[in-house]
Amino acid sequence: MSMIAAFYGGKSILITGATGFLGKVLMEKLFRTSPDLKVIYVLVRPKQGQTLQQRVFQILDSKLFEKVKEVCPNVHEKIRAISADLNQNDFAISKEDMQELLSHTNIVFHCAATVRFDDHLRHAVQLNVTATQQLLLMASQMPKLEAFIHISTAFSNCNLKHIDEVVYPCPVEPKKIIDSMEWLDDAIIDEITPKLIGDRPNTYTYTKALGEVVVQQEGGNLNIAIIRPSIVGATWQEPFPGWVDNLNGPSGLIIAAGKGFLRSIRATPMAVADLIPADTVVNLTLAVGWYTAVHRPKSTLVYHCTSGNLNPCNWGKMGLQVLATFEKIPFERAFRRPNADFTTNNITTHYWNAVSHRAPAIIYDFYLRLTGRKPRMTKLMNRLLRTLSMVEYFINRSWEWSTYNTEMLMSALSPEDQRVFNFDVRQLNWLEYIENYVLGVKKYLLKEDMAGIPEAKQHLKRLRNIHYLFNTALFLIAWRLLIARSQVARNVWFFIM
Ligand SMILES: CCCCCCCCCCCCCCCCCCCCCC(=O)SCCNC(=O)CCNC(=O)[C@H](O)C(C)(C)COP(=O)(O)OP(=O)(O)OC[C@H]1O[C@@H](n2cnc3c(N)ncnc32)[C@H](O)[C@@H]1OP(=O)(O)O
Ligand SMILES: NC(=O)C1=CN([C@@H]2O[C@H](COP(=O)(O)OP(=O)(O)OC[C@H]3O[C@@H](n4cnc5c(N)ncnc54)[C@H](OP(=O)(O)O)[C@@H]3O)[C@@H](O)[C@H]2O)C=CC1
Repeated sequence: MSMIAAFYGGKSILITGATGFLGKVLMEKLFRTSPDLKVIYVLVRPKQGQTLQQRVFQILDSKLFEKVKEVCPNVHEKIRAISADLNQNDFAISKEDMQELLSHTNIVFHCAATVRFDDHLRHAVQLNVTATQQLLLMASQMPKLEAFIHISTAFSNCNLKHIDEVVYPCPVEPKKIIDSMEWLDDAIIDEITPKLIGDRPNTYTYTKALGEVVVQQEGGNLNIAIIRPSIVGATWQEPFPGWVDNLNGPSGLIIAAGKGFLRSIRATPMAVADLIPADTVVNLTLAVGWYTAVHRPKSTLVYHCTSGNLNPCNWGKMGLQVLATFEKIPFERAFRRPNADFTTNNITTHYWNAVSHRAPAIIYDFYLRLTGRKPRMTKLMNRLLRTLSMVEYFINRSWEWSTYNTEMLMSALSPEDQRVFNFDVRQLNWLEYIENYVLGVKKYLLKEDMAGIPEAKQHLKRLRNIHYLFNTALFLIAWRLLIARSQVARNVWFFIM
C-alpha cells in the first residue's frame, strides 16, 4: 500500500492554478491514486461565456481524466470550484467560500502564476509575489493545515550558474517591491524594470525569485516546501505518455518546426536541455506534500525537480530526435518541409532569419494577396521570431542544480511509493520520451488524427517536389544571367550541351 496515496485519503486539498498545465496533471494524479480524498478546492477565475462549473467539468471530462473516471466515478462531486481572482484583494472570494476554505483545508498546492516571460512587472509582481503573500496569510488562518507547497521554477536564480536548494536573497526586499507597485505609474515601472531584474532575463524569473523570498519570510510557523521544476514538458508515463495542452516551453516550437515555419534556432547544441516531464513534477510534488506534513522539517526545504545532473540530454540530441520523429509522424498541412537547424552565431542567425523565415513569409503573403486572401504569414513569423528571442537565453546556457533534498526524499520513500510516485529521472529514456512528446503535440495540441499520416506524408512529398522545382528554376535563371555576362560560363554551357 502506498503511504503517500493513503496520506491524501480523507484530506481537503486546495489547489491554485488547477486549470493550468501542471495543475490538471496534479489533480488527475490525486484523484487517481487517492480516490478517497475528501474534496479538492480549486480557485478558478471566471471566464467569459463559461460558468466556473463548466470550466472545471470540461477539464474532468477531457481525455486526461479517463482513467480517473474508472477509479473515482464520483469525481465531479469531489471537486469544488471557488470563484477567485488572484489579482484581487482577498482573491475576491465570497465570505462563505473563504470560511469553508479556512476551516477545512489540510494541504495547499500553490501552482498559479503568470508564466509569460514579458509580462509587465506590475502584473507579474501581483500574481507571482503579492498573491503568494496573500495565500500565505490565508494559510496561516487554516487551523487544519498540514502543509503548504509552493511551485516555483528552477530558473528563479538563473543569474547563477550553480544553484543550491536554498532560497537566495534578492537585492531589493519583496515587500518594498510590492509597496512600490501600488504607487508607481507604468512609465516609471517600465524604466526601472531592467535595473530591478538585473542579470535575470525577464520579469518572470525575477518575480518567481521574489515569490520564494516571500514564502521564506512570511511562512511563519507553517510547514512549507518549495519545488523548483525546470522546463516542464509533456507527460512521460502517466496517465499516458505525451500529454500536453499548451504552447509553453518547447511545445510551441515543436509545432513551429513540424509545420515548417521554424527553420533555424540560435541554440548551443551541447547545452543541457533541462526538460522535466509534467508527471515527474507532480509525483515529486505529492511526495513533498506528504513528507512536509508527516516529517515536519524544521526549515523550509527547497526541492529541485530537474534532469540535467542525473540524466542529461542536450539540445542537439533533442533537436535531432524531434526531426527524426517528424519523418515517421509528420504534422498535417505543413507550410514547408520540417528542416530546422541550430546556429550558434549572430551573423548566421540574422542570415537564416532573413532567408528562411522572413523571405518565405513575404513571398507567401504576396501570393495570398494575389489570390485575394488576407496576408497572415509575416505576422505569424514575427511572433515566432519574438518567441525565439525570448527563449534564446535558456537554450544557450547550462546550469547545475544540486538535488540533495530531492535525492534524500527519494530514499525516504518506501519501494511502493518510489514506484507509484516515481520522480527518478535516471529511468527516463530521452529518445522515447521525445518521440512521445512530438506524438502528444500532434494528438492533444494540434488534435490531428493518426489516420491523416499518409496524406501528411504525401503533402511533404509534394512540398519536396515544389522545393526541387523552385531550386532548379532559380539555378537556371541564375545560370542564364551568368551566361549572358560571362564567356567562360557560355563555353561551359555549350560544352555540356
Ligand atoms: C536540430 C533542430 C531541431 C528543431 C526542433 C525544435 C524543437 C525544439 C526546440 C526547443 C526549444 C525549447 C525552448 C524552450 C525554452 C523554455 C525555457 C523555459 C524556462 C523557464 C521555464 C519556466 O519556469 S515557466 C514556463 C515557461 N513559460 C513559457 O514558456 C511562456 C513563454 N511564452 C511567452 O512568454 C509568450 O508567449 C511570448 C513568447 C512572450 C510571446 O507572446 P505573444 O504575445 O507574442 O504571443 P502569445 O503567447 O500571447 O500568443 C498569442 C497567440 O499566438 C498563439 N501562439 C503562440 N505561440 C504559438 C505557436 N508556437 N504556434 C501556434 N500558435 C502560437 C497563441 O495560442 C495565441 O493565440 P490566440 O491569440 O488565438 O489566443
Ligand atoms: N510550464 C513550465 O515549464 C514551468 C512551470 N513552472 C511553474 O509551475 C506552475 C504552473 O505552471 P503551468 O501550469 O505551466 O502554468 P499555466 O500558465 O498553464 O497555468 C497557470 C495557472 O494559473 C492560473 N492563474 C493565472 N492568473 C490567475 C489569476 N489572476 N487568478 C486565478 N488563477 C490564475 C491560470 O488560470 P486560468 O486557467 O484562468 O488562466 C492557470 O490555472 C507555475 O507556478 C510556474 O511558474 C515552473 C517551471 C516550469
